[in-house]
Amino acid sequence: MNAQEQIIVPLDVADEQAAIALVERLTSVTFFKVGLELFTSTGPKILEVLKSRQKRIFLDLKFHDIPNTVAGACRAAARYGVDLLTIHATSGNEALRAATEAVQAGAADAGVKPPKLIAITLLTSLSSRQLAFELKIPLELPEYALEMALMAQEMGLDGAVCSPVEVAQLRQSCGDDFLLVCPGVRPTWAQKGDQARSLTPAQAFAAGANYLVIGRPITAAADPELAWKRICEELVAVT
Ligand SMILES: O=C(O)c1cc(=O)[nH]c(=O)n1[C@@H]1O[C@H](COP(=O)(O)O)[C@@H](O)[C@H]1O
Repeated sequence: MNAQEQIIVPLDVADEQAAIALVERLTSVTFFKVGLELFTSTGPKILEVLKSRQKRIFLDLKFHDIPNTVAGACRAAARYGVDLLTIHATSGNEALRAATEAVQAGAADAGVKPPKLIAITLLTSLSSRQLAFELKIPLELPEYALEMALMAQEMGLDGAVCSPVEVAQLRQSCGDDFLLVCPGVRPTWAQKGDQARSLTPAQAFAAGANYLVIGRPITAAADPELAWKRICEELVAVT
């Protein structure tokens, strides 16, 4: 797989029309993320639009609820035939286990391939300071992210979402078969915005990420396709 297929562009826009406009401006992008804003706005229709254009889909709904409820949501989401699906690790062991089983059941019901179920460890917008003083978690941030990833792995999930700053440690502890997806990635020329723990695309891949999620540096650029190409060229230059 080349780097172009490992960069996921989030369609963080308000409606179907805006999403399609972005997809049409980004003709070389093969993998898109549908998150809370767009899915809440359009429902599953947007997934059909992307599939009809042969795009891969990361359905990022970040489920977080009691075991019975997340299992139901995962069963329903798995029927869509998407590639990646998210749940918060802090849903706990029982919910993660139930979600893993539900994803298989939902996909089997619909006769589609099950999505890879991946756990959010700690949102990349949060800093060490916020972890300690707002969330009152008495662990160092890298240790906390690692604990969440290990719990997800133990419960049978396929991977985790983490910031590029933690990815090397997670890769070392979770092994090569565990998928690591990194948002919070910023080329040197882009603004960080609300991302607290970021590295460049090349650094994130070098540290062991399988996929990067890169949004505003591409989607908010005056020419999104040009920004995308610049990122891809910078990656080629360092590999
Ligand atoms: O699950 C995610 O994709 C996610 C997890 C996380 O911890 N941090 C995070 O930023 N994201 C998503 O990754 C994308 C990052 O977008 P940009 O900050 O614009 O590159 C957004 O769609 C976020 O919802």
